[in-house]
Amino acid sequence: MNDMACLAVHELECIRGDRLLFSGLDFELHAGELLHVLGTNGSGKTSLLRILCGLLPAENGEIRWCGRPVAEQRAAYLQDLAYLGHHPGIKGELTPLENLHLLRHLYRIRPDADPAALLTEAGLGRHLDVPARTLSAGQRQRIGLTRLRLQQARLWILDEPFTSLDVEGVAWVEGLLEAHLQTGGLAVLTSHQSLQRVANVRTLCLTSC
Ligand SMILES: Nc1ncnc2c1ncn2[C@@H]1O[C@H](COP(=O)(O)OP(=O)(O)OP(=O)(O)O)[C@@H](O)[C@H]1O
Repeated sequence: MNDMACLAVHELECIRGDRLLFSGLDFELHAGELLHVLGTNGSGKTSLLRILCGLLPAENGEIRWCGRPVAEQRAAYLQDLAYLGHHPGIKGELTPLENLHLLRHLYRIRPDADPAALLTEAGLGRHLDVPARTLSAGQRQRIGLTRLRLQQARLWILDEPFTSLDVEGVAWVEGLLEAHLQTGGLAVLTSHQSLQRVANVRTLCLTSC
């Protein structure tokens, strides 16, 4: 990996309704690094993540990916990105396995990935063939997180990924993050809890933390 910042944000500004959430926001993230976005409720963490994903326009500022403005290479950037929002992004009528198979038509998928094996590692081995809507919130979250392992995306953008997870689930996600960073991946996430088992964590506070 060279030293060039993979993700660079410059002078970013976000206004929602009549509120200025942040302005002049700058940060850089390199391969193998995680940015933990902190701040009080309503400080703009989700808004920042949605701007990074192109789901919300910024008022001002620039986002660069691998040295070039995202605006000039949006399709390539989106192929490199996996987003997990407040909802796990799965279809309740489909089984966990069907949900993952559906992704093959939407994203660039790791050719060697075995969806059934990944879901089993996520603790869902006994639930592969039931509609996802019949599973608990934590189990549905585990399906959404397993999506990250299937997608071939260097940049993970995760909004509260530990939501609904039990203690073992939190450790599992921290392991996924660590493995992702160790292979040169990057992550930007929000969470109100600290990351115990992940190295290379940088923090960004949107309020005085
Ligand atoms: N669609 C919208 N229109 C107007 N204002 C909005 C909209 N969505 C969010 N906001 C406002 O933007 C502010 C920041 O919201 P955001 O969801 O980014 O905060 P957050 O830091 O992620 O909060 P939390 O920790 O509670 O999840 C809030 O005050 C919210 O009311």
